[in-house]
Amino acid sequence: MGSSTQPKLPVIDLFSENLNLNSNSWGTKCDEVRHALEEYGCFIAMYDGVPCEVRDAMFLATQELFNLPTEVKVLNIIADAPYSGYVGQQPMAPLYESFGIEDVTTKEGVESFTKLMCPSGNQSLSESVLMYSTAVAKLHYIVMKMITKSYGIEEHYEAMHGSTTYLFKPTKYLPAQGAEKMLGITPHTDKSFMTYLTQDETNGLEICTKDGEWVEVDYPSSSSFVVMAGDAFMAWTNGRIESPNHRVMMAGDKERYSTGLFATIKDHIIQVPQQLVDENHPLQFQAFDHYKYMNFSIYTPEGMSSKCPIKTYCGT
Ligand SMILES: O=C(O)CCC(=O)C(=O)O
Ligand SMILES: [Fe+2]
Repeated sequence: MGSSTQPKLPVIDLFSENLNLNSNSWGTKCDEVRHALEEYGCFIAMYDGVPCEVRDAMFLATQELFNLPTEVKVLNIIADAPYSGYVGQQPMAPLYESFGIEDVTTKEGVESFTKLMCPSGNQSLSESVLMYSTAVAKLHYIVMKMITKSYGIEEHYEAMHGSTTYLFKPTKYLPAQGAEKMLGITPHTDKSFMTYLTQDETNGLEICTKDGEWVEVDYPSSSSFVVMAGDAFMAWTNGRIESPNHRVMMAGDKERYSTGLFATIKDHIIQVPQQLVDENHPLQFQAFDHYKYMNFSIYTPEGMSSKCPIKTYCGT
């Protein structure tokens, strides 16, 4: 639980009954989303688009994946897709383990992963991951509609939305085992366009504010998601929304399961909309290809050692 003296992330109600595009309050809500992102680079969305059964089935099916033998888990290697594949415990992050599953809002994408992990089939895994990802991708569309409305750049987004692909990353963290607090995942910004995080039961995610303070994320309910800007989104918004530094700290004797859905932009050059460039906001980023950026930041020595790889890659 986060302590009450700590700053808290904004919580925004995106329940379907309260989202009426024709209501007077719609514009205010869109501004609320934008301001939360401008201040923290993320917020907690309350969203009822993922039925409880789908969420529970997804967590159950993905948790079973971690029990597979290592020689099976490492089969999840997909060439040329940044972040896809299996990552086992490493010296830098001994508690951490994850699968990256590409193209997860399509039946083909999910089934090709399932076939690798469970050659005799696993319908529950395929169905629950597909249903979960499709529902969270709808949340992404809502969030993008709101931000682009608030900035008055709706027309710039539609083409990009058609080029969005989704990577799903179930993650397991081992317990800290008596140690006071242990790093689950090292501080980083996401290289995605946008990320949607949720967790099973155990807390651990922390977000760094602009003042350098770490905020412990306390998910208010199982219908809540952390909506987080990635580096590509930071560049697209001309730096008005910054991708926040975040990490996972493990404490206590419980393991932790979380999942991230990473929206990425494929085969589409990302360009800052001209409405976001003016005297007070000179152009900060050149047009870029998101996949090339991810490969730069993850696989090249220059990208890996840069404090802000998106600026190194395409900053003006
Ligand atoms: O486990 C979490 O809550 C966060 C994971 C994360 O930051 C990532 O996978 O990029
Ligand atoms: Fe992250």
